[in-house]
Amino acid sequence: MLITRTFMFSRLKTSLVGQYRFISVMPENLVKKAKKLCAYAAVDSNLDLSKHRIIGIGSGSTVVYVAERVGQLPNKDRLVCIPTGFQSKQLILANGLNLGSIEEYPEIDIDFDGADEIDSELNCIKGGGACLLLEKLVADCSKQFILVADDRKNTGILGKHWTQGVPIEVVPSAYTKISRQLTVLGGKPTVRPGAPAKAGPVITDNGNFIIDCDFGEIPSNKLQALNDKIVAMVGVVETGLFVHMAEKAYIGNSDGTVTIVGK
Ligand SMILES: O=C[C@H](O)[C@H](O)[C@H](O)COP(=O)(O)O
Repeated sequence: MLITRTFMFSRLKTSLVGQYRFISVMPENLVKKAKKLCAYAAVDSNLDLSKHRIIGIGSGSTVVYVAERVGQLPNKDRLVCIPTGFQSKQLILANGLNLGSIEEYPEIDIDFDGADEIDSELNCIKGGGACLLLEKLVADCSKQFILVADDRKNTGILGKHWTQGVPIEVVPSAYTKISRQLTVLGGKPTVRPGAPAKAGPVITDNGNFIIDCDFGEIPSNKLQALNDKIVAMVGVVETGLFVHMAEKAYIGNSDGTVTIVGK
């Protein structure tokens, strides 16, 4: 049973040890403000330096503010941050945080990451930025997995807002075979193009392709079976369906409040 609570988080702590700073919510950039608000609230409410040392830093435009907030902590030197890809690694370094690797630290205390869409059971689609493989690995290695997202993504059912399809990372030579299998499964697969930055497909941090497969709206109770069928296809590396992995989501609303959904 998930509990949903909404708070006015516009007065946020400047650090975990006290002091408050007003964060204004300007009408011209509500989405950006919502991302910052939920990311700061998630870090302030969940990161506990007395028990958390190894933390996962996800990918995307919302996690930028997670890394920024963690970088403001006075005791940030105690932390080791595990990245979920190239952009994440750059965020960790740019905010003066200690960089570790999943190979060195396969047990992570807490992981913060963005999402492309979140359903009513905290399942989510990830991989809009093609980082889903390491994101799922880091989340799987974490004791706590916390989502941060603006309210456009909190729709209750996957495939409603995120209509480009479920991102699926595949070995390049398998994309034709897998596309055919996905069609048989009822999906509409498209190999993600790299245009305009690159001719041909997007290449992930792991040297693979991404197939975005539109299955329409996917009810929560169908997700696990769908994920299992896709993962069973030879050549599939991982899917962007994160089923029953997150324990909480911090949703930044355009009115300056943050909704917390959690178990
Ligand atoms: O591959 C990218 C990740 O899954 C991102 O966390 C996801 O796309 C959300 O990104 P953003 O916060 O930019 O919407």
